Amino acid sequence: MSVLVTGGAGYIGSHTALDLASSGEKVVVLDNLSTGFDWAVQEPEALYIGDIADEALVDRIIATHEIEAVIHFAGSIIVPESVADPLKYYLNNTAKSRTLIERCVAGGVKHFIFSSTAAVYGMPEQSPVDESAVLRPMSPYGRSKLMTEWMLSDVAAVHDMSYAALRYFNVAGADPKGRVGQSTANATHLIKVACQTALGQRPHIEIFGDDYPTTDGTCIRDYIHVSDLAAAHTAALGYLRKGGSSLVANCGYGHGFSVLEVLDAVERAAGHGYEIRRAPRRLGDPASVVSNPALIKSTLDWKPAFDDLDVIVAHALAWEKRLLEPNR
Ligand SMILES: NC(=O)c1ccc[n+]([C@@H]2O[C@H](COP(=O)([O-])OP(=O)(O)OC[C@H]3O[C@@H](n4cnc5c(N)ncnc54)[C@H](O)[C@@H]3O)[C@@H](O)[C@H]2O)c1
Ligand SMILES: O=c1ccn([C@@H]2O[C@H](COP(=O)(O)OP(=O)(O)O[C@H]3O[C@H](CO)[C@@H](O)[C@H](O)[C@H]3O)[C@@H](O)[C@H]2O)c(=O)[nH]1
Repeated sequence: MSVLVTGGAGYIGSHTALDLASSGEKVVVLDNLSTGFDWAVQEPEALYIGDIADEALVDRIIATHEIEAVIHFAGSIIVPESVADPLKYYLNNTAKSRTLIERCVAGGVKHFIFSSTAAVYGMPEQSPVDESAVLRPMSPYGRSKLMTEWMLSDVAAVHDMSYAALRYFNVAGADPKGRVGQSTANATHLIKVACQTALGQRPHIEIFGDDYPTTDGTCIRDYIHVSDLAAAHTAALGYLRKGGSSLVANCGYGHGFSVLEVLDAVERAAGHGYEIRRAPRRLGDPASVVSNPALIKSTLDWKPAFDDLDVIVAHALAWEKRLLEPNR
């Protein structure tokens, strides 16, 4: 029996596929390479280049590889883009997830693990935020993901399929062995943009807003190392396999860093400064988003190994340097 990883050629999916393979899992990847890279799929039993909503293809994969569990990363991920083009997000994240879930039910898939997001909370009323908080997503992206959580809950109530919806906080860093990393061109994530600026690939970085009600006026986020997040998926699979009941859980460390603290960490890692500019607030940014990770820590066999901003930044910077190497 195998595990199907959708979006396994992308940033988080490729790290998870490697983690699963190192745990002895047979990994099948389905990805349309819209933002992913075939070279990032390194130890698959099979790689299918196609769409998660291609019903015939998904049926064939489930039958051919006797798929026991699906880990569903495939999706569109840029919050401002979702505001500008909501229907793209409701199609790729919600409607296509519905088709995938339907084929999984039809094919007898036992477990489903879904990439959800802290964006389902919107502007959390309490920080750290736990899973019982009010869900008030501020963007079509967050709503497109929340609807998929709801679908899974309704489906698992009546079909023989258990699920875990993992709400990621801010994912950053790269594989410590340097095999994969965040490789998207024109990425917008803070740590990646800061590393690229420190390496001279961008002339400067802008701080989007320094008048937030936080300690230094810049936004606070809970940055989780992508390899720890990958391990959380392997742990969630083990938990569901052992008969654990369906789970919705935050994936973060439980402490936040401001934009200025992150930029300082990148300066420390690079060993030199770079140009930082102050800019107006970015539309839709909550001031502070920090997880309460108590549930995932008490439910899964998961112990973070890289809960250190300097380590996250060092790995992110090392990956950016690798991307600059010739033959990449
Ligand atoms: N990166 C973050 O900080 C973050 C935070 C919260 C949640 N997430 C979620 O995690 C998941 C993975 O994000 P990522 O950062 O690795 O993004 P990514 O863009 O690197 O990976 C997404 C992958 O899915 C593939 N894909 C997209 N639509 C597809 C489709 N219809 N059919 C087949 N393949 C398709 C892409 O080619 C890509 O390889 C996403 O669902 C995202 O919403 C990411
Ligand atoms: O050049 C930049 C980039 C970002 N920021 C700020 O840095 C913080 C983090 O921004 P970013 O790295 O873009 O992440 P978020 O907007 O917090 O969203 C990420 O984290 C969410 C979960 O918390 C996920 O749902 C999203 O997919 C993912 O993009 C925010 O305050 C931004 O305003 C800057 O000041 N300058």
